[in-house]
Amino acid sequence: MQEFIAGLPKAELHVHHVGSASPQTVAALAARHEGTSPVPADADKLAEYFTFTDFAHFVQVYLSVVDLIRDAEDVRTLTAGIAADLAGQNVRYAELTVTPWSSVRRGIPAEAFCEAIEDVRVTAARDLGLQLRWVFDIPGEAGLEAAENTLRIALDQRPDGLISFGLGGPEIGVPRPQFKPYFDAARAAGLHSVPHAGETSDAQSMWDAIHELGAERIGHGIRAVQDPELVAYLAEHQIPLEVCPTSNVCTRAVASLAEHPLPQLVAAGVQLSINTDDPPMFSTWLNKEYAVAAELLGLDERGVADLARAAVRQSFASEADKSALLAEIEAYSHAV
Ligand SMILES: O=c1[nH]cnc2c1ncn2[C@@H]1O[C@H](CO)[C@@H](O)[C@H]1O
Repeated sequence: MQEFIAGLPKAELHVHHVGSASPQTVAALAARHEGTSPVPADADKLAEYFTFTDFAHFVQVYLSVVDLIRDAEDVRTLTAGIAADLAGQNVRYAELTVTPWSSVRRGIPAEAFCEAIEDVRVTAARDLGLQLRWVFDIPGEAGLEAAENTLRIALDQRPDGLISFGLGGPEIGVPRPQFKPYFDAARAAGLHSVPHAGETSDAQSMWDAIHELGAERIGHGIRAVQDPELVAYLAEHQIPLEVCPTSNVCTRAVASLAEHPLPQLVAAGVQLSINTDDPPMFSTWLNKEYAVAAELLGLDERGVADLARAAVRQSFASEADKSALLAEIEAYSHAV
């Protein structure tokens, strides 16, 4: 099964930019900025640093790594490393959640930031056979100022790879409805709406994401299981969830993999994709998440290939790219 998963062409729909920095990249950046950061400059010490006591602690650690990205060259190095890692998992298409405001606020000009990620997008397509697309997300803990600036960067820069508008960070104490005007403007400009909701907060946060923010897919959304009406709504209206099983255990959003609601969601007919979220921070990678999902759902190879197909269908890739990737999955499934 592991071999089958490794060779399977895949799409990833929920993976964060800075959260995908490899331990080597993080350690190198920490060494470069030694004395100004709490992040260990030794890759071997990062596993301990990336052990989270709760979601708030996770966000705090995440932001300490964000703080290490200080110029456009850092952005380029980070993004190129991520592209190589994704390609190494046989990912052919990824929607990467990027938080430009965190870096622009830190002093990187928006234009240089966008140029750096776009350069990597172009070379990844050419050299790695990997299509990258961007989700620009609001770091929710930074409030409306962050929303305003994320929207401004998205609309002013409008990099070619930008397809969606998101909302990340903590949910508790960060009600979704306040972000409605920014999502309205982003959607009016043609961006898709993909907020996080129902990761650490309750089903109401997901209703808000749907009704107020026009969510077309929801980041995480696992708390839907608390509300049968919501589960039925997601299934009926085909609003897919971007599920990240290991992440939920590492941030303590769920107590253990055994208690993960993935099987209940699938049984209820909710569409979903399997993703990593922040792979090195959770000691995971996409092939491992597929194996975790196969185990939780009792899937055979055909079932795993269906998971890969679902991610492609739920993506915002062009119809031509979707067809091409679906055909690749089909050919691979028949060949093995
Ligand atoms: O699992 C997650 N949930 C919410 N936000 C996350 C997650 N992983 C990474 N981020 C990132 O946390 C930062 C602070 O708001 C944002 O940059 C968001 O993209």
